[in-house]
Amino acid sequence: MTRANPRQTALDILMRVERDRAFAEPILDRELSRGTLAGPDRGLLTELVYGVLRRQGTLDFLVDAFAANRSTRLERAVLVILRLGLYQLFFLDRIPVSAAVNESVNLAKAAAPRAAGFVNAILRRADRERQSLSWPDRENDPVAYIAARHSHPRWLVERWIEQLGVPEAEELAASMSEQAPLTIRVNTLKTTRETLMAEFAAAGIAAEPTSWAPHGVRIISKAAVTALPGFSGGLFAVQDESSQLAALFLDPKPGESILDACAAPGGKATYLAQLMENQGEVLACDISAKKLRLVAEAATRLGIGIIRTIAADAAKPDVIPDESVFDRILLDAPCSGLGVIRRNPEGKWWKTPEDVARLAATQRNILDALAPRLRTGGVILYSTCSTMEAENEGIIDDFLSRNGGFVLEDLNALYPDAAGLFTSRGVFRSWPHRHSMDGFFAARLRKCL
Ligand SMILES: C[S@@+](CC[C@H](N)C(=O)[O-])C[C@H]1O[C@@H](n2cnc3c(N)ncnc32)[C@H](O)[C@@H]1O
Repeated sequence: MTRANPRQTALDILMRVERDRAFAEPILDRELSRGTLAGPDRGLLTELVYGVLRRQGTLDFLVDAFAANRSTRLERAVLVILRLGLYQLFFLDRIPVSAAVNESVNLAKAAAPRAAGFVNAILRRADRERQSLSWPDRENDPVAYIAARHSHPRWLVERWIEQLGVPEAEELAASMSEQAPLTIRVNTLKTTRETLMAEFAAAGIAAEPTSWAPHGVRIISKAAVTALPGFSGGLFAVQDESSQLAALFLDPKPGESILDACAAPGGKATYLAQLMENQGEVLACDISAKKLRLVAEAATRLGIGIIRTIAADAAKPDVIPDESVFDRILLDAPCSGLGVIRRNPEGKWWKTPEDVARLAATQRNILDALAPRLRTGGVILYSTCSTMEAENEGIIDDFLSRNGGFVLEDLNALYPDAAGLFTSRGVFRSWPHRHSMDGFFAARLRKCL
């Protein structure tokens, strides 16, 4: 089999992400599964693809600095080749400068031959002048500084500064450009956290319990999830600690009837079933029938029998054919995903403030539609993996102002040991720089009347 070149493959993937707005992960997974890259080249390909997407804002700032503000006018392939070369020069210390430059020139010779000399000149200049590079002034223009230094779109930095102030927004921006940790949730229907961690230790996998979530384990060793002991036997599921906590805060009980209104791919639905000791019913609804198959597959792997799936639009009040009302409802709403851009960094370059406003309208419609399906005394947990107030507190405040029969429950009072995770109003807000988790939001609403 012919060996693939990891830089050429990275260029091909990044070009598809740019051109088609395709998510990198499935394309990368397909490339890796073809088996044309071996050992360190597999790691280099993953590093290049995710590294360039995470640091794209910084890399384009560098292109502008060393190529006379031309980043927006360059042919797309040339821009992506420069991003790849600059990423190797500025963020990877194990690649010699000569290799980073020469390999980039070779990519240019194949993809845009007339630009090969230009690529060579810019990369050599960037290497020569890296010490004298000047960033935007932090005091006078903190938005430009944070956007360039930590690689985020300006509008997002502006929102974070409004929410947190400049110093903390910078901490958040820095941590949002790092690689996210790999966290799993132990399937307590089949094992315990202690037993599984002992199995990991015996296999030489370094891992530690999560700080807040009782069934979470953070994997410290570099390891492929499917190669971890217990994966095929369903002893765990991959789930960030923040997502585990959101499901926990719904507090489902064995025997109850739960609606998970936007359930695919099933991270929370399967955890709800686990917390219910596989007794009762979880109706897992999603607008995508295709994605619901992932919920069913996960349930089978984890040994869960109480999840029923239904493909439906949760914003249509009569979607759920069953006339009954539910004891609890989880609305893990479709959102901008701006809290998980460490995992899907391409998303931050695609999303706009208009997308946030459009999603907020959908979130509001779904929450309104679900309210009548909850029994009196029951609880709705509304959650998103977004940091935006418009998708979070904004939705809750709007809903409460129009629905006098609901109250916001104070999570500080319900979970006093986890006070560091809640705002003064008692909603859950996790942040990567504060809690080493994804950016997540959850609010618990009780129907009193
Ligand atoms: C944040 S994801 C849910 C993640 C899931 N709860 C988990 O923990 O694995 C949002 C889901 O909402 C679904 N969705 C979007 N609009 C919907 C609608 N109107 N009704 C039902 N599901 C919808 C999407 O297909 C997507 O699977």
